[in-house]
Amino acid sequence: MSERPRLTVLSGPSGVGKSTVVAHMRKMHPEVWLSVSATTRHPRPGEKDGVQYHFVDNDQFDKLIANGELLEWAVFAGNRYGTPRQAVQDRLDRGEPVLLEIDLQGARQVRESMPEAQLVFLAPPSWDELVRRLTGRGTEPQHVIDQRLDAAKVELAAETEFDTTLVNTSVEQVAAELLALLGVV
Ligand SMILES: Nc1ncnc2c1ncn2[C@@H]1O[C@H](COP(=O)(O)OP(=O)(O)OP(=O)(O)O)[C@@H](O)[C@H]1O
Ligand SMILES: Nc1nc2c(ncn2[C@@H]2O[C@H](COP(=O)(O)O)[C@@H](O)[C@H]2O)c(=O)[nH]1
Repeated sequence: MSERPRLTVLSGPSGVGKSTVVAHMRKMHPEVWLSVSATTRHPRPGEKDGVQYHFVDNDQFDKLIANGELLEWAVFAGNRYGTPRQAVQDRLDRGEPVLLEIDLQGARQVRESMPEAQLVFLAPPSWDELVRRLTGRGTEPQHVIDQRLDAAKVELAAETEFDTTLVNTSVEQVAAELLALLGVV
């Protein structure tokens, strides 16, 4: 039996490239399973319910919390995000690896409830490059970008809480490094 941690958390500031890296990795290895979070954020153009997220309203999110259906959840830049517990538990019960792409607050909750989890921090090559990426993505208005950059300062200061840091200079390289950490290659 593999000794690798079976649950891996990928975290890092908004705009660093988490989704881009995970998408690249899953293009090469579609067998890598990523948890689909619930969120009260509105879908961006092109995002589909049940694919990038389960898009829910505040009442639905309240019920997920009240029913204990979330493994962890957090408020990030004015919206709530949470990991559905059952799908993760089903995978782990079958001995299959699980990847969560979540923020620092969620990573901390997972560390508390599942100390055996592997926590990976994705860092930008520089602060200026992070700002360029987040702004260049063009998905948020300036006041939300500012909120996300404020959160980024807190997240970057918490890097040492993670087991491993990967610097996202090259998507291909960091995807390969993450695959290795997941035990896929
Ligand atoms: N290595 C890279 N070099 C240059 N640009 C990159 C790199 N990785 C990602 N990007 C770009 O940075 C922007 C932000 O990437 P992405 O949306 O994947 O970030 P994220 O960390 O998932 O953000 P969020 O936490 O807000 O969801 C995108 O426009 C993406 O194309
Ligand atoms: N604690 C959690 N954080 C999550 C979850 N799903 C996503 N996220 C993080 O939220 C921010 C913003 O995401 P965006 O899609 O609006 O740009 C980012 O850091 C995500 O990693 C979750 O289930 N729990």
